[in-house]
Amino acid sequence: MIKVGVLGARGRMGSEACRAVESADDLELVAAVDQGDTLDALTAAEAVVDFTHPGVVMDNLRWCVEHGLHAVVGTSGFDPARLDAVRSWQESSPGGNVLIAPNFGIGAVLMMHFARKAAPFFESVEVVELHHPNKADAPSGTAYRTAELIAEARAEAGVAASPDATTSELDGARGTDVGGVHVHSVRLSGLVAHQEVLLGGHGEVFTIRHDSMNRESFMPGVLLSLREVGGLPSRLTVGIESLLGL
Ligand SMILES: NC(=O)C1=CN([C@@H]2O[C@H](COP(=O)(O)OP(=O)(O)OC[C@H]3O[C@@H](n4cnc5c(N)ncnc54)[C@H](OP(=O)(O)O)[C@@H]3O)[C@@H](O)[C@H]2O)C=CC1
Ligand SMILES: O=C(O)C1=N[C@H](C(=O)O)C[C@H](O)C1
Repeated sequence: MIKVGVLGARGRMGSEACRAVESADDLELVAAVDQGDTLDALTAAEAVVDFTHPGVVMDNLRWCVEHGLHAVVGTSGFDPARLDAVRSWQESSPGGNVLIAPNFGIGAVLMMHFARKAAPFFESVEVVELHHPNKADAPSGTAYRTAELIAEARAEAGVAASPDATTSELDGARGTDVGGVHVHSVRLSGLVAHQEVLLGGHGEVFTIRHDSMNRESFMPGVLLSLREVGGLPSRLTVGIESLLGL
């Protein structure tokens, strides 16, 4: 049995994760921690999953690293500077792997994988993410990571910037720029989590779309991550692609 702690346990994702862990035969929920609770209860856990808020996740993660716990992080908001901070904490603390997963949905991971593969073959690429209106941050962590992967693939292949002759625009009309990739964020009642990657070439458009219809859809990826985090070959892993054999 792997002893699991959940951070953000009363939230939309944290409560779903508590239910999923409790239903798994090989996992035991030993701590369910939310805003206002002390983190000390997490010392009973071997692996902790965080679904809190981009503004607090770094403090939680530092605490987990310093206490030698394996951490699976679903919370969004990770940029290269944050990853460097995690590495530096790990250098001065023994044990404890960290797995940062921008998205636990199997289809979402495949979307990112296919977007990376397709990116060098098309002149233009943009990302549109669409979420429920209670989401704290924009763009989504998934869109940010997708844009990073696309930018990396295009840089490796020596592809030029996407053509864009805009010379006059209202602020925000072209979305935000992540590594040269435009990312657009929609917030709409009725939605859960959705993303389109639009790739445009000569007389053709290739669209990769993923839809999370409910939060249960993330749970197979969460449970897999909790099972595997302790045995990962690197102390810091971003994305669950390698856990799926991609
Ligand atoms: N990787 C993935 O596949 C997914 C990632 N996410 C990400 O997970 C995060 C949470 O999303 P969601 O569940 O919708 O958000 P919610 O707001 O529903 O849940 C967050 C919970 O964390 C609590 N919280 C806030 N600060 C702390 C703290 N310091 N310690 C412990 N608990 C705290 C909140 O309490 P209070 O409300 O009182 O502030 C709340 O109960 C977001 O970053 C989201 O983008 C979401 C879905 C999938
Ligand atoms: O807040 C959400 O809901 C989600 N957050 C993650 C993100 O920011 O990418 C994952 C998924 O999109 C749902």
